[in-house]
Parts: sequence; C-alpha cells; structure tokens
Amino acid sequence: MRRRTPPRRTSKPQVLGPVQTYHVEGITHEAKGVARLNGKVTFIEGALPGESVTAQVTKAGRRFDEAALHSIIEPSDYRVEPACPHFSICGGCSFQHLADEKQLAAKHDWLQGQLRKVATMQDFESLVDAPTQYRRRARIAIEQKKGQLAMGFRGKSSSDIVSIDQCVVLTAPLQTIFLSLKTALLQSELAGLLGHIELLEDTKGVSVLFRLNFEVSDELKETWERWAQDEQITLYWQAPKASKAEVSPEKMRHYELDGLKLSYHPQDFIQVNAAMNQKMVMQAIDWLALNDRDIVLDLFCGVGNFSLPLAKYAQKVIGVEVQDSMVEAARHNAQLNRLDNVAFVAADLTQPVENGLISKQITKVLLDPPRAGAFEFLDSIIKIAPTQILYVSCNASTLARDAEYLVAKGYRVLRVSLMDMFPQTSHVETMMLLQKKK
Ligand SMILES: C[S@@+](CC[C@H](N)C(=O)[O-])C[C@H]1O[C@@H](n2cnc3c(N)ncnc32)[C@H](O)[C@@H]1O
Ligand code: SF4
Repeated sequence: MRRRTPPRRTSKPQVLGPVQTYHVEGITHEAKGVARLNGKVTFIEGALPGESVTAQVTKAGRRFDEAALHSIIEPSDYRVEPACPHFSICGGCSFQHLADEKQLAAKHDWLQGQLRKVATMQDFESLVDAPTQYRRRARIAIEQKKGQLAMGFRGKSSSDIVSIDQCVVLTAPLQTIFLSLKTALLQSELAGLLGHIELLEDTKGVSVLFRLNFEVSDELKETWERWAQDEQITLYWQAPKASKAEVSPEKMRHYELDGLKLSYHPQDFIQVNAAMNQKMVMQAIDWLALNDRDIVLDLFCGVGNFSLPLAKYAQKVIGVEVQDSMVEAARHNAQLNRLDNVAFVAADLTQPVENGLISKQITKVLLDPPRAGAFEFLDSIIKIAPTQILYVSCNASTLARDAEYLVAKGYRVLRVSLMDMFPQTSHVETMMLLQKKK
C-alpha cells in the first residue's frame, strides 16, 4: 500500500500566563519585541519598540519568557499596515508591520552585535533594493485535506500550511502564475499527488516544477503540458525518488547578469533576488578593485555567478564547487560568454583539496559558502595568503566564527555591508572585506 509522508507536527502556542502590560524596549532580528517584566526578558511576537502592549506568556523559560501579543495600548510611530493580507499567520515574513527603514536598522543592530568581536567600525554599509516583488524563486507547500486544497507557506506559530491567494514578495509574474496554478489545481487530481511545487522566474520566463509524491498518468501530464503552453511557461516533473539529474537535464534555464548569460538547471542554486544579486556582484568587483594581475579563487562558486563577472576584470579566476553538474554548467557558461581566463574545479571544500588549489599566485579569494560557513577551508586560505578575502555570507554566526579565525591569523576587517536580499523577512546577508595585515 502506498503511504503518504507523515503529517508534520503542529505546534500551537500554549498560553500560560495572565494578560499583562509590557513596555517594549527593543526588537530582535526575528522581529520579536523585547520587553522586561520584573527584571525578566520577554520576547513578544508582533510588538514593536516604544510600544505599550498587553501580552500573555506562552513559554516560560529560566532566562526569558516568550509571549503572544494580546493588544496594543500605544502603537509605535513606525507601525505600518502589512502589505500582505496573510502576514499575521504566514511564517514567510516577519517584519511587514515595521517601516522599511526601521527593519533595516533592526537588522543592522543585530548584525553589529553578531560581528562585534571582529568588526569594530562605527557603521556598516547597506545594500538595498525594492522591498517587495523581489523573490524570483519560491517553494510552495501543498496539501489536500478533506477535499480542501491548502497551497502556500508554513505558518508563523505552527507548521500547518497557510493557504495564500497573494504573496507580495514574489515577482509579479510568479504571483500571476501562482493564482492560475491554484485555480487549475482546484479542479485536478494532480493536487493530491504532489509533494511540493517550485516556482522560478528568469530571463527565459516562468517555470513550474512539480515534485511528485506519486506517479502521474501520461494523460494527466499531457493535460498539464497543455495548461503550461497556454500560460507560456515551462513545466518540470520530478518523479517520486527521482534525482535532480533525472529532471529534464536538456531543458536548462538561464539568467542575465552584468551583460553575461548564465545557464543553470532549475534545481541548481541561484541567488533568489535578481536585482540584489546584480548589485552584490558589482559591489564585490568594486571592493576587490581587481586588475589584470589579479588571480582570484572563487570558492563555493555555483554556476559561476561571481566567477564570470570577476573574470572580466582579473587576469584569471578559478571557481570551486562541490556539485559536478554545476561545475559543468559553470564551464559551459564560460564558453557561452567567451571568457577563456576562468577555470572550474569540482571539490568538496570541507575535505582536504588537491594541492594545485593552494597556490601562492592567487592574489584574492572570494567565498560564498552555505549556512555552515567555510571553517574547514580557512587554513588553506591562510596558506594561500591572499592580500584580500571577500566573504559573502547568509549566516552571520558562522561568518563571525570564521572571521575571528582569519583575524587571529593576520587579517583585519576593512568593510562590512548588510545586503538586504530578503526584505520583510528576518534573513540577513553580509559581505565582509578582509585585508592581510602588513
Ligand atoms: C550560497 S551558494 C553560492 C553559489 C554562488 N556563489 C552564487 O552566488 O550563485 C553556495 C554554493 O556552495 C556549494 N557547496 C555547498 N557545499 C559545498 C562544499 N562542501 N564544497 C564546495 N561547494 C559547496 C553549493 O552547491 C552552492 O552552489
Ligand atoms: S511570504 Fe508571501 S504570503 Fe507569506 S507573509 Fe510574506 S508576502 Fe505574505
């Protein structure tokens, strides 16, 4: 008998305490108001600094409590109407009730706290773009329960799916296809066969990937291919247990960046915010001040998102990436863009790498690791002894750890930029430039 994946655990907040009045003093980077009652810190979701609110403790801890907002007695001047009707329950965003400039200020405060041991400059720089309609990729959860279709994101205080009709952080073409898809799925048996859906927009247009939990008949597939033709989008099907390599490897996609064309598979990593990606890559080129004597090592290079633009300014760029298929795509991208001064190597940077990579000829290193950071490769970077290291990070705590190590080994932090890649959410991306001490 076929079995469905087990239902996710739901975690509804459990109210413990009486309704009490709090004065909110600060805000965490996850948008929880910080208050103190009888000396004990309380985090209140939805409350803003400067506000007087009433709230009820939902989780009592030894060092701090968590509370649910009950009412706002005195609102903050910076409280704004959330742009999305689902904001109060959808876990996708956490900051829509706070004015954009204050969101950024809250993220700055938090980032400065995280990096306080290594980055002592007064102010960090900021890189920002549009506050909404920026997300060119999204994973949509879907569930059919008792004839009802839920399609959207996980909730704020439960892992249930919040069914949405509108998502203001998606690009406009993705919002449009989301609605059309939802309407079509309401009338199709496909809804009950799906694990999740991935939406993607790039220079080629919009695509939808169906991740299947169960096999689909050819007839049903044909119906959906006709729907995709009408909508002028591309469909990808990922069969149950199928690997990425089995998902239409011939139907590659591409995006444009700094006048270059980058080809990739729909399940490869690409930066989610296209406008911010363009700005980030330009900032990397600017900060590294490359010239035709520079040999650059681009670690965790993906399909060449930094390597190719950098190659226009440097003598040579060497990109390193663990996934063979992405290394192949990166090599193809170099050819496509007629760049012959860039090479790509497949290597797992958490393991000892071939000695050829640890070359003293390398003058600058750029690294853009996943959340776990790059600790295992730091000693290799130190052996290379580049004059500059540009660290792009999606996790400030692993960045802080790695930067501390590099500082202890003879580097100093020159510049830090908070890149607001995901406005309205609590995610923070950082660019840090380190310089070798003389
Ligand atoms: C944050 S993404 C950055 C990709 C690229 N720099 C970009 O801007 O599109 C991190 C990349 O590191 C790769 N990666 C993850 N673990 C790795 C490892 N252990 N060794 C080498 N690359 C790895 C991932 O496949 C992914 O392409
Ligand atoms: S992720 Fe989309 S639907 Fe959810 S709160 Fe944010 S804008 Fe609204």
